[in-house]
Amino acid sequence: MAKLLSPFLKSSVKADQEESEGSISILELTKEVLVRGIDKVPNNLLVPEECRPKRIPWGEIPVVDLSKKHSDRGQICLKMGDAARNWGAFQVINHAISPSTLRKMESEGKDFFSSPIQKKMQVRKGVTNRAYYTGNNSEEKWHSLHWAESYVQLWNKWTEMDDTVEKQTSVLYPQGNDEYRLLVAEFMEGIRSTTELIMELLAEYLGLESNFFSKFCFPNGTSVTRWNYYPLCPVADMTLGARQHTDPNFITLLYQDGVGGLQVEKNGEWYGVRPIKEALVINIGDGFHIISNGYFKTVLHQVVVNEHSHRLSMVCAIYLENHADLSAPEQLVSERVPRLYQKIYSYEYWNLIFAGREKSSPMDASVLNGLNVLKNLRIF
Ligand SMILES: O=C(O)CCC(=O)C(=O)O
Ligand SMILES: [Fe+2]
Repeated sequence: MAKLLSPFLKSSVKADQEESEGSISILELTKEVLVRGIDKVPNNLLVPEECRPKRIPWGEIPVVDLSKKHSDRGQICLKMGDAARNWGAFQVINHAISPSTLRKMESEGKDFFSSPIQKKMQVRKGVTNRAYYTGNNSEEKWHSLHWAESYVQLWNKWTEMDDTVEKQTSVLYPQGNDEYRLLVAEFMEGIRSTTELIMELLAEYLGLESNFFSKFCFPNGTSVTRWNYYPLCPVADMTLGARQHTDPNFITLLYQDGVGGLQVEKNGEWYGVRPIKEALVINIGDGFHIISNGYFKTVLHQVVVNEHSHRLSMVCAIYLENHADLSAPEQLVSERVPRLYQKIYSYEYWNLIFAGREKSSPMDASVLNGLNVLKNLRIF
């Protein structure tokens, strides 16, 4: 399995190697492989034997009903905190994004990914910068190729959201599209208020002031929205939609369609995250893990693809402001639980992440740059 056929694939693999712009269309590749056979799958899409996906059970990842935020705050605080502690992941229902907004965003994504490759290439990374298509999301994750395509929107501070939404949405709709602009604005407002609530509940769980985390995020933090599209895959047992990684940002909110494919690790075992209609999956990222002095687990996760259906997810990665102090507060440090990580500001942490990416090759199978940074910061 080595010879490449698709011109997009050829140019993009070369471009990837040169660390320059360029994209492949995994959807085009899928079509090609279906017609011409699996020996057309390039080697760099195949994962080493030990990383290949296995059949695993759905995990009983806790589901938190946010409609109880007033009536039963103590109980949902406990459930969420325990989940963040034991799993580093949970699902939330009755959050602030309406089912119709989710459905419309999902269908915008599906329309985009099913559009002709020429349209995608017009907005590929490098041609446009703040909102762009990548034919595999290796640029985002800085590791080997995935069986995935992505469309990414980078957001400035929350105070500048209206302005950025306007600019970003014009990438796909240069003539303007008020409906789409309002849809994205509504989606991001739902993300904002759900994130704020989760941060408050998790602060309360740790006995901190409610706004302990959220004050570092609102209004001066930033975020990235990524639609991930995982075309059905004729070699699903030999590749991955996203290889094992933790999210280096603070927290991630993820909507998935009904197909399933996200897997999370707990105590050395992998579990599938069962799709729940209209729920959001919440992943604790490395930043939250550091500031919580390890109380909250950063969740190792991966995405498996399947032979039968395409899958879509929408991911919103939340970042704290640059000058946020990531050092765990004294309340979380004691003789019994010493400080786990060096004191560090958010911008210093990101400098370490970027320096690690500079050193590693984008084709490197290791996706654990974030975990390496954690390891180096660890003092206990
Ligand atoms: O698509 C998914 O389920 C997860 C994607 C993911 O982990 C990511 O984009 O960081
Ligand atoms: Fe992730």
